[in-house]
Amino acid sequence: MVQLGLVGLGKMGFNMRERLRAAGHEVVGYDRNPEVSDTGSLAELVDRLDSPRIVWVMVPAGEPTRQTVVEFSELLREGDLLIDGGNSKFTDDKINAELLAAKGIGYLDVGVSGGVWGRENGYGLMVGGAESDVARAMPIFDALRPEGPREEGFSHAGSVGAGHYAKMVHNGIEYGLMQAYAEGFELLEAAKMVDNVPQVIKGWQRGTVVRSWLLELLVRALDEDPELDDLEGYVEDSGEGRWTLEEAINNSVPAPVISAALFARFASRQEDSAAMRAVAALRNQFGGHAVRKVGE
Ligand SMILES: O=C(O)[C@H](O)[C@@H](O)[C@H](O)[C@H](O)COP(=O)(O)O
Repeated sequence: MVQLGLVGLGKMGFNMRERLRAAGHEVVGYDRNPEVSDTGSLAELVDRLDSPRIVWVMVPAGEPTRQTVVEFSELLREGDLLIDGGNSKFTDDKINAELLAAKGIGYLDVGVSGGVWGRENGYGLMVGGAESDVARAMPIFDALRPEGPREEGFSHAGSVGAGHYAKMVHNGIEYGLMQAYAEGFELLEAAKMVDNVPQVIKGWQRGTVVRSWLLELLVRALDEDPELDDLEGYVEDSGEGRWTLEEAINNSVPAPVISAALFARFASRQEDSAAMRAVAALRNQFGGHAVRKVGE
């Protein structure tokens, strides 16, 4: 049994606390929302943990995570270990690790995949940091990861930053896979060559080359709403796809699929596009091709 402080009890952290507790570990949670929090503050959380402590930060990436790490750098003591399990950019990890190392506090960065299903199915984990810190946190990783061989749901990817780097690439792949399924869905819908689009997609789940968990989730979504017409085609992104492409450029790696998937999300947010107005204007200028005027 291991004792863990867990900060951030949102969709991910809350479920992780449940899974860890179900595995017999002691979890002291902190969240700004007092309804789900076990403690009133980060300081109280630190007080409630036995030394040397392990704290897991599961708050939104960027400023909220950076702030939490800075606060912990004042509250934790030499020999403690901080784990960032959020979707932080890998470049933040070096900054966090150095701040904490100056006080003798260890640091691990962990990419956590599995979303709201992780509580039941386990979370895929990608870890960056020192071997000794990884070994220390292994009972936590073992409780969080899916059942089965460890190496199939867990990797110690390398030194600090490698865990979040692996998660970033994982998410870039996620963008591309989702976009490919989505384009196939649209073509099936538009062409009207198959009688029942959701049934055809459901029938891909076993035996086919494109079967996958994302496909199962698409089937689930189509069971709920066969034409997906309860939704607007508006898609946010939280950064991982952009960072993947930045890295593709830095390493001169062609990544046409992931770029197209990211740009498709940008296009989804436009009601009208200046670029397409310019294309229409140019066709009209050079070829006299018909344009549609606003209001006509
Ligand atoms: O592996 C996962 O469980 C998901 O990738 C998860 O981490 C999250 O849903 C994405 O970060 C969403 O990313 P976007 O907002 O960029 O689509």
